[in-house]
Amino acid sequence: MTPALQVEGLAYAYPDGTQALFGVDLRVDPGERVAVLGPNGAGKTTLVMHLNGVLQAGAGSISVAGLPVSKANLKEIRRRVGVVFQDPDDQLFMPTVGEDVAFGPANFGVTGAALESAVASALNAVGMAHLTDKSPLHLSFGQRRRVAVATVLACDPEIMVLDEPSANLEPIARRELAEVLLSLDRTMLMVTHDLPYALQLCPRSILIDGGVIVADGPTEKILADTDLLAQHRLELPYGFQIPA
Ligand SMILES: Nc1ncnc2c1ncn2[C@@H]1O[C@H](COP(=O)(O)OP(=O)(O)OP(=O)(O)O)[C@@H](O)[C@H]1O
Repeated sequence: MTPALQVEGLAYAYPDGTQALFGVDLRVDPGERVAVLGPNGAGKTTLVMHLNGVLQAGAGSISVAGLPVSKANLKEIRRRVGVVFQDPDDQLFMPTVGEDVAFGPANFGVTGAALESAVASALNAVGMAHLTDKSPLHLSFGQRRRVAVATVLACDPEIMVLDEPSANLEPIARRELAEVLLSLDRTMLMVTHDLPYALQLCPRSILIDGGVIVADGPTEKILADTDLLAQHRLELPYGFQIPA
């Protein structure tokens, strides 16, 4: 089976010389949901910024559904890898929700009835179809985050990358977004500091620290390893127990 994502020997230093990744190997199969865990400054964002070509690998290679991430393939890679940014306001800039969700697929050449149907099904998937004609400026933060998810879904990407999807959500909005994400049949990479969210949504986790993957396995196993968590400055919320 062609992996949804294959990263081999990825190393990267920022222009100021900060070496952020030191040889990352990662294979993600189609349909897997993988949490990307790690303390502040571990290299999580640097890794995911390589997946849609925002950063270009210093060494090593990345391919998405068999297509190498390279300058020549950038447009197709950006269709294949949809990133939901932490701040929905980085993603929403059109007068209405419907136009925001249409923007991506229209940019990739989808028109007419196919475009309408892509917009409607993405907004339905996140439970926001009733707000199609509303301005994103008039939505709550949680609603804007859902619309941001829809803007990515409408492009039908091979992989969805979510950066801190549960950040700044009230408990109910956090749970509702989890239900939305669980209902999507999609390869997902989720960067998060919310360890219970990782457990709920992602059967597999990778733990990054110091620019390398220090653990890769079932999320429940990683989160049950209190020594491993402590070594890498991760901590479950007070009183949280891994369900048996
Ligand atoms: N633009 C930049 N220029 C120089 N160094 C950078 C830049 N962005 C990040 N870094 C450095 O690269 C390393 C990895 O940072 P990165 O943002 O990938 O970590 P992270 O795991 O996403 O952290 P956080 O959980 O705090 O978001 C850190 O040492 C950071 O200081």
